[in-house]
Amino acid sequence: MTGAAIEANGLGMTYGRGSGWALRDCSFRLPAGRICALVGPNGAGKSTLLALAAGLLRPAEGSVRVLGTTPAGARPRIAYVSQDKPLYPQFTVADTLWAGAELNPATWDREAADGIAGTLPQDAKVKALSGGQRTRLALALALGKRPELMLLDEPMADLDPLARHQLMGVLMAEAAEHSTTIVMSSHILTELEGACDYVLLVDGGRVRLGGETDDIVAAHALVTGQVRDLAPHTVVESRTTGRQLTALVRKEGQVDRTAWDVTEPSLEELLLAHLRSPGAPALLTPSAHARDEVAAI
Ligand SMILES: Nc1ncnc2c1ncn2[C@@H]1O[C@H](COP(=O)(O)OP(=O)(O)OP(=O)(O)O)[C@@H](O)[C@H]1O
Repeated sequence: MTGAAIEANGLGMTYGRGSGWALRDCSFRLPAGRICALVGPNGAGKSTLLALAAGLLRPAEGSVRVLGTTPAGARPRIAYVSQDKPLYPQFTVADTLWAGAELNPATWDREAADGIAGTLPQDAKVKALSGGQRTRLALALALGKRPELMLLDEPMADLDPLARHQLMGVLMAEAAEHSTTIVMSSHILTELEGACDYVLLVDGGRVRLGGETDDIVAAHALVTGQVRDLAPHTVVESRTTGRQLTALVRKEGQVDRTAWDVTEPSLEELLLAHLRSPGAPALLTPSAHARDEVAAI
């Protein structure tokens, strides 16, 4: 079993009295070296989870370990890019990259940073950059640090499609070459397909799906046939048109192909079905179980 990039046990977080749980009873393990999609509806707790892993928030209950230590202890080995991408507005692009090099003298990789920020006007002040350009600069700082773990909160949200495609390619190459673990929250499900080999679906402050993308997809099937009982399979979502039933099921053994047309869902179809069906039971593959939980099974 490879080391864990993130391991959460009973993790809970609230922003203050009366504000409810932003994250609750959240347990999972993310093995190192994965490119993980962190998905879930607005307010699900994705940013909270990333900020807890980055050590910017303290858990109200439970614990989170990062790269085998506390989030604070792991900070030099983590790069975190928050949704609002805080940068010094008075700095120029060149100043910002210089500061990145000064703050990370042991690990700074200028080539990696320039690979992302090289196209930006170097003398332009941060406050004069567009949202997408600021994103590019924040990602250049994160990558230039050569972290072992990148925590990226909706990093591509304000990038144009071409820039998204290019930066996703750079991140994938980085992860492959340096075994960097990347956790990326996103609402653009189509973009995650093919890019991420691990998925965490958070909803209502809890992890509902966690594990290798291929295994999660393979555990499900899209079935179509005459209306009848689908037992022993678990129906995540179903739709009936006349006598025809279409359902996304979590398989319990093989689906009877003499009774049903069976196809494999896309990751997007699967995630959407789970998002529309908050009552569907959670699924974590063996590698996504927190160690305390494994010991408890
Ligand atoms: N600073 C804060 N103060 C009070 N409540 C907060 C704060 N930040 C987040 N919350 C609450 O915590 C919950 C989880 O929010 P969080 O930002 O983690 O969700 P998210 O999944 O990142 O959402 P989105 O997709 O909209 O970015 C929400 O109910 C939100 O209202």
